[in-house]
Amino acid sequence: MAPQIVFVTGNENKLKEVKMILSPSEGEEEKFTLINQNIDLDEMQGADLEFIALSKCKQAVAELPKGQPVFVEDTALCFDEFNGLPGAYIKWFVKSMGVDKIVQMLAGFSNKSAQAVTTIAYADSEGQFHTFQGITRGKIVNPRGPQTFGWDCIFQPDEGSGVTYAEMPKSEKNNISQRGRAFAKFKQFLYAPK
Ligand SMILES: O=c1[nH]c(=O)c2ncn([C@@H]3O[C@H](COP(=O)(O)OP(=O)(O)OP(=O)(O)O)[C@@H](O)[C@H]3O)c2[nH]1
Ligand SMILES: [Mg+2]
Repeated sequence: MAPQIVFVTGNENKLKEVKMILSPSEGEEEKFTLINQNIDLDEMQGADLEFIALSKCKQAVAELPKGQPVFVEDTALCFDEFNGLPGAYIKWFVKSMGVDKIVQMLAGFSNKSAQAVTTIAYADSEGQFHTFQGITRGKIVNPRGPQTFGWDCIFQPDEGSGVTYAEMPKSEKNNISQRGRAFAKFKQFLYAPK
């Protein structure tokens, strides 16, 4: 039987995308089974995204049976004009002020460039930690498309046809998104002959 890997997240949208990205391609044998656990993990403060993801992962390891492979991911939205902020704090900005006010934060500045960054931290069955990161550059725009996932409706990636993440079909988003890129690296690692 394929070994089980636990993904710790409480974010349904994230989980949906990750399941889609990590599912085996046509003709590919399933190397592992993904199971979700919703454990509430504290997020450390700071600008070091690998440190934040690793500390989430270490907490997850402590909550699970010894030797259980587990990963977490943390996603940041970094404005160039603000030297990388809100970064990992974007979660609290989305929760407390909403996307319209996030767009307005940049109203006084011509530079709307931003990057979305997903950092995965994985603990293998031997307790070794590994990190994988994906980055997508784009700009912050007025909301367009369904407002169902975080800041998808205000992030327009530079690649693509001038639409926001929210306006794209999921498969198109996963092809160019920070999450798609981070998980492509992770998948390659998991599928590499050991
Ligand atoms: O429009 C979006 N497109 C994305 O692709 C995306 N990925 C994450 N987010 C949002 O960014 C914040 C940081 O999230 P985050 O990494 O700290 O996760 P979280 O706390 O929601 O879940 P988790 O820590 O339980 O996994 C949260 O508000 C998420 O909703 C996204 N919004
Ligand atoms: Mg976070």
